[in-house]
Amino acid sequence: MASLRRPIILFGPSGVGKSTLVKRLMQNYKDRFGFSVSHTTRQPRPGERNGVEYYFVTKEEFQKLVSENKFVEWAVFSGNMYGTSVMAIDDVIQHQKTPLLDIDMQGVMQVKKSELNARYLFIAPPSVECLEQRLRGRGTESEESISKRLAQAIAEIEYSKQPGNFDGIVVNDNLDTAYKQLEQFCLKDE
Ligand SMILES: Nc1ncnc2c1ncn2[C@@H]1O[C@H](COP(=O)(O)OP(=O)(O)OP(=O)(O)O)[C@@H](O)[C@H]1O
Repeated sequence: MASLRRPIILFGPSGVGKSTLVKRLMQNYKDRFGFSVSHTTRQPRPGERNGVEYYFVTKEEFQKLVSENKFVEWAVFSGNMYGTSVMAIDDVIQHQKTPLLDIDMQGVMQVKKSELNARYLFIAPPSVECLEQRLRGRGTESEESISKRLAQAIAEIEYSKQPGNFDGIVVNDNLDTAYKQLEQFCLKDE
């Protein structure tokens, strides 16, 4: 996959604010960045549209894509499958934009082994307690799902403490400050 523009990978615990931040960046830089739309087997949340936030597919469709080697990375998270297709990244590159990916830690590990020459930005919560509040506040998760996401969050925060696992880190405490830091990272060194 040849690209002059290095894809940017945002990762961090569920509920930390990745979608909120990416949405703002995409609004402000429509022509510069393109969101790589992932596939998922989870149900759409209210307002989510197929092909915009995600490609919503069945388990069978997802497994077919896996067997055809169509994903750069994929993972099972909270009982659902998520994946980044080669097609989704190529689609952004063909529009002369820098691909932005929002993936989880398992995905990051797989992409690091792939030929994708990406830059990695870790989005961290101010604290695990704050993350829990945001997940609850979003009102999209069951108690079971919140517990799973928090357990995973602790593993992701540990991963982020190991040197060399990311190129930049943004603590999403104040949203405006975090956004500015995200913008700075994304605009430099393309
Ligand atoms: N800096 C912030 N301060 C307070 N609330 C925030 C901040 N950033 C995001 N939020 C809120 O936290 C909740 C989680 O944010 P968001 O859905 O963007 O997280 P996410 O990291 O994309 O999660 P997932 O990985 O599960 O999709 C949302 O309700 C959002 O409005």
